[in-house]
Amino acid sequence: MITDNHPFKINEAGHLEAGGVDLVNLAETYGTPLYVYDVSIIRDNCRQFIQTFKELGVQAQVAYASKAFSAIAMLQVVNQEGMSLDVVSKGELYTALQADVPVNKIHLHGNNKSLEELTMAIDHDIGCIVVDNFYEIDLIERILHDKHKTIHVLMRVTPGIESNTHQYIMTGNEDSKFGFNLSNGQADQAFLRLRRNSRIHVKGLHSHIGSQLFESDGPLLAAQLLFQKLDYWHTEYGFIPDVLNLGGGFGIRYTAEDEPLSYPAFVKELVSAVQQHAAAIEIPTPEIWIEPGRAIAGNAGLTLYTVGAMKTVPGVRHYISVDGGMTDNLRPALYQAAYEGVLANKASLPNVQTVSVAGKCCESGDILIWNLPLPAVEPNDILAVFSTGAYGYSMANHYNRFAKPAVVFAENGKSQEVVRRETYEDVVKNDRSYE
Ligand SMILES: Cc1ncc(COP(=O)(O)O)c(C=O)c1O
Ligand SMILES: N[C@@H](CCCC[NH3+])C(=O)O
Repeated sequence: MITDNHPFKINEAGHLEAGGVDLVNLAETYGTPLYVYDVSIIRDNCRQFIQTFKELGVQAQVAYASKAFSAIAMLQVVNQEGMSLDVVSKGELYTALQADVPVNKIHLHGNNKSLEELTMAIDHDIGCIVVDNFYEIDLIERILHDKHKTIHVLMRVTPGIESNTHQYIMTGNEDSKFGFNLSNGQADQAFLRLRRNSRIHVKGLHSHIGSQLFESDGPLLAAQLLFQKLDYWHTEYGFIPDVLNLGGGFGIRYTAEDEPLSYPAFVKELVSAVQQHAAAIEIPTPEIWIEPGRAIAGNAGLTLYTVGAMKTVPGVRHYISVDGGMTDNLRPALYQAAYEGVLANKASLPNVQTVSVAGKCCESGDILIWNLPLPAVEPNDILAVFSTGAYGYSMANHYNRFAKPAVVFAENGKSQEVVRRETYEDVVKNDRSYE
């Protein structure tokens, strides 16, 4: 039963709906496991960010961090909503080009960009490269020289902040694989080197301190440290940044215990801090860029599973097993991430039992949800797990040779498959027999 402010509705049949489409029907039509997105929620998430910047009258770019869920249809939707795009690999850049995202709105990230990736980005004149390390500067300089080209860059810096999130999704701490360290001289060295090259335009700084943040204190502290450095570079070298990119990381609600700051409130705090810091060091307010991934895709998506085997360990636990698991949602196994779910075919029935939802991989750790209250469960019920829209499909894998599920978009009462379900031919397509 849906008990609180979920964006999904229950229809007259007592079934869960997304985008005006009955999810039990979708499970029948497309099979399970199935990722379903309510496209109006994706659009609304984009608009919340973009509108807030507009209302505040500041120059901004809101780039969707496509690692959260990269697929042509998804990139088409965010592009329609006026978003820019953050990509971190040749595959994500290729997907963006296939989706006809304007190249000047694409930003390339990565802590180990290959010569091939950088060449592709430079050949396509993408909007900017977020430079991460000295090796990358060598590669960029070489490509620009050989091709007689120019490029805009942001410098990714590591401000030395321990964000309040899981250690694996923390990125701005001192001991991080990402970016130039702000306090040990690396950032200064990189800045001077990039500025010396007339083919490179340094647009400004980038910092991303972590993901699934509920408060603005981390990014605000990062902004303060970035401005200390900008103050120094302004005084010493007359540098005025065009852009300050404060990254993504805006947290979402996975369970009732999660209470993230609203996106407009988060953006307002960031903007006001940047404006104050810029005024204090007497430079114009730079364009503010952000890169939400989870906040755009996360709560718009859910996963449908069919319930199969059940097992009771007397006095301990009641397990229900579903036809997916850590292959379509790695987050519980990787980060002990918590989720909520309901039976889509019994969405209005009261909860009468507590179950733990097991995936079907050959791993004891493949448990999608511990202690989920549900109505009486039977085999063939359809379980909907909420907020799987970010880092679900994008981290899906073939463990135990599972085929990846399909993705369906639902909007205004219509549904469309936007990523087809893999077949077992797909699963073995790269295998070659050993002669
Ligand atoms: C550089 C960068 N930008 C943006 C993001 C998107 O993060 P989120 O999906 O939490 O908004 C990430 C991931 O943490 C990242 O590393
Ligand atoms: N994949 C992670 C977040 C990492 C984001 C990229 N730096 C998650 O599922 O929460």
